[in-house]
Amino acid sequence: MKSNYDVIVVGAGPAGSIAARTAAEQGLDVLLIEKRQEIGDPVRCAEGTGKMGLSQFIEPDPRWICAEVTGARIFAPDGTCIELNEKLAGKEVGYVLERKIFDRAVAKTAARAGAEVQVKTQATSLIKENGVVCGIKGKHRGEDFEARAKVVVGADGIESKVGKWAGINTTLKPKDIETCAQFLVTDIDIRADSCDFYMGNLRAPGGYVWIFPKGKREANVGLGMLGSRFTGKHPIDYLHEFMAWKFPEGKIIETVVGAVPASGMLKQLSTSGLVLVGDAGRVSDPITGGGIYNGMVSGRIAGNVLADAIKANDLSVKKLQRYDREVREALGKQLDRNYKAKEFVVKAEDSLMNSVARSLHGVNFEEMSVPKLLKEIITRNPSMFLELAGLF
Ligand SMILES: Cc1cc2nc3c(=O)[nH]c(=O)nc-3n(C[C@H](O)[C@H](O)[C@H](O)COP(=O)(O)OP(=O)(O)OC[C@H]3O[C@@H](n4cnc5c(N)ncnc54)[C@H](O)[C@@H]3O)c2cc1C
Repeated sequence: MKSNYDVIVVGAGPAGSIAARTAAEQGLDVLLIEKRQEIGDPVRCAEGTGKMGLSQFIEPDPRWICAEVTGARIFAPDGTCIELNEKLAGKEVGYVLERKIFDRAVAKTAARAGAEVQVKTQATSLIKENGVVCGIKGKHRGEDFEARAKVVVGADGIESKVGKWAGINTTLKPKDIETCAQFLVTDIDIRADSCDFYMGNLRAPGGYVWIFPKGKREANVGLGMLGSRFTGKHPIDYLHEFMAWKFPEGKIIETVVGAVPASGMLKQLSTSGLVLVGDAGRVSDPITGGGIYNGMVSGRIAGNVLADAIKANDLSVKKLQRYDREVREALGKQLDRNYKAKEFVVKAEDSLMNSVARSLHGVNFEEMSVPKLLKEIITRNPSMFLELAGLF
């Protein structure tokens, strides 16, 4: 490992790898570090993502695609089902990935573009001079090291410390943290082309249960709950109850625990010598919890902005703030709307969810889209106009 780079990216998740790749593709000297010894493992994800979005970043590869899904089913507490089915519109919507392989494949594209990738390498603090971030200190395979860079990219996920070290307020309120538990369950009867969601305050207060197929008889079965709805009973307790009800015969072969930011993006994503991408910048979707695609979008913007700034030899705060503006332009509207939608859903009683679901039962949704769903809810439930109209 050298002691000087143009860019050091901390964290080799999808956001960090795309930031590193984009910067390296533009001729920058990039170091991508990952504290774990294997990129992508352990997985903390239900692994669902949209096809169209993903293909902007990487050629689909059967080695990391477990299932192709054509739609979703949302079950209200009383069992009423809303179906969203894009196959009707002639498209196939999404993938359920094998992230252990996917994350590694994305990191390989960064390496192929010329980035140096180092695993078992953890940033432990930042080097700052006159308030400007100019490198990192850390441990590389147990040994202390220091490396300098013109810009550091914090891509260190929900547990991000890099932003805090640089003086950015990254604190998440309990109401904006979705705490999750998930089992990989095998030998169960599922619909292998659908992502299913179960709502209800008895099942998952302030959240939902998901079933994402990973094969014909295998699925990620998980549950997320907002910190503000914590009752003393943990997500894993609710998940065991769901399993006993839905899949008493299921065999659990893996357990995942983790959290997703449900706050919407940070007000500040950059400072002198540093930008934050992916979950570190809280760009995951507050209502779906999806962070793979948004993380890669922010990583690509970061790579491009840093390449321009470094080539122009202008690393002023103003220059880096172009990153904040572009991420906000790309994702801000959707994140703001879905944050408001989350705040609404979190407070919804089971009786309201049931009546909304009944009002939508039988509607032919030909697109899996949150705005379409919200608009249809308003059309069919005019009494909710005032609460929901503000979301658009
Ligand atoms: C249970 C669960 C289910 C989810 N389901 C979905 C889903 O179905 N679809 C979806 O799109 N999103 C989902 N998400 C969210 C998704 O996993 C994240 O949004 C996504 O992984 C964020 O990517 P990232 O690159 O920002 O961060 P991460 O993927 O978290 O990567 C950050 C990396 O940084 C490394 N790191 C941390 N600190 C350091 C350090 N100091 N030095 C070096 N390396 C460091 C970590 O080891 C990690 O590899 C889910 C999350 C959870 C918890």
